[in-house]
Amino acid sequence: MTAPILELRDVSYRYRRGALAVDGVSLSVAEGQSVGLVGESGSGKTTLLRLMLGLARPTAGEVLFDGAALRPATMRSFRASVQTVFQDPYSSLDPRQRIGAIVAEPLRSLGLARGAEAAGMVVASLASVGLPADTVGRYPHEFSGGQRQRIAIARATVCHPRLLLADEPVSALDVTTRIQVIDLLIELRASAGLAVLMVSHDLSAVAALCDDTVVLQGGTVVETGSTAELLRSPAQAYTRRLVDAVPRLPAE
Ligand SMILES: Nc1ncnc2c1ncn2[C@@H]1O[C@H](COP(=O)(O)OP(=O)(O)OP(=O)(O)O)[C@@H](O)[C@H]1O
Repeated sequence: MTAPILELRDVSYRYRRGALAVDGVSLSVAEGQSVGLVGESGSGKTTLLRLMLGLARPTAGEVLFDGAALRPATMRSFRASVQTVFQDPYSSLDPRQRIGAIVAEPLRSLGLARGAEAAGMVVASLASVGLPADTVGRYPHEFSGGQRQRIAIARATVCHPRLLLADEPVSALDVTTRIQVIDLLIELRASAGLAVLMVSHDLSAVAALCDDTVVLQGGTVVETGSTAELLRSPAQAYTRRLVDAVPRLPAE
């Protein structure tokens, strides 16, 4: 087993006037690994992702990047290594910017490439998500939901990160487009060796993409293991309910 890129060790988080939203969670994502994070609404998935991104500080426990706590000095390397894709491709792309500028943003803000080099990387990243080079001169409103999510993925992967954190990346898309975007993530995993942590309430998307799954309930991990095994014989009644809530899972 390779060393984790990102690791939560016994992490808890309490909102200012609330109960514990995350309670003693440990999980890790290693190089090339794909992990699904599932659980019903309110189980703590978004909070956990915010903790993993350093957007919230744990009330207890530690978040480790390459084995060390995140510090201002390691933030740049963290951002170059860990990128995100969010649920809503409509709101995550700035409508006033051309696609070329949107996709180049991580290169610019991290100071990784400029000018012709950056332009070449943008075109290559768009090609890797199946979009032509002339996409760079167009605006987000000219694209469908699935294409916008491809653009968001191109932006997230332009700097060749090691880990993609995806928060419900296909929930806002129709079923056919969902499959295409999941297939794209599968391809990127295979071609770029990208590790993925995907938050989803859609277990069929998790089954297609993620080798391992972590099940959250009320802020705690109630079950974890290989996705295939977990779907075949869920140990917890809660997991079984999540599995049963999926209309059709791929036949095994
Ligand atoms: N800003 C906040 N202030 C107080 N409590 C919050 C806040 N945000 C979330 N919570 C609470 O923390 C718990 C976990 O919420 P979280 O949004 O992480 O769950 P989730 O699994 O992502 O849900 P969903 O699938 O609906 O997005 C819930 O009980 C929620 O009510």
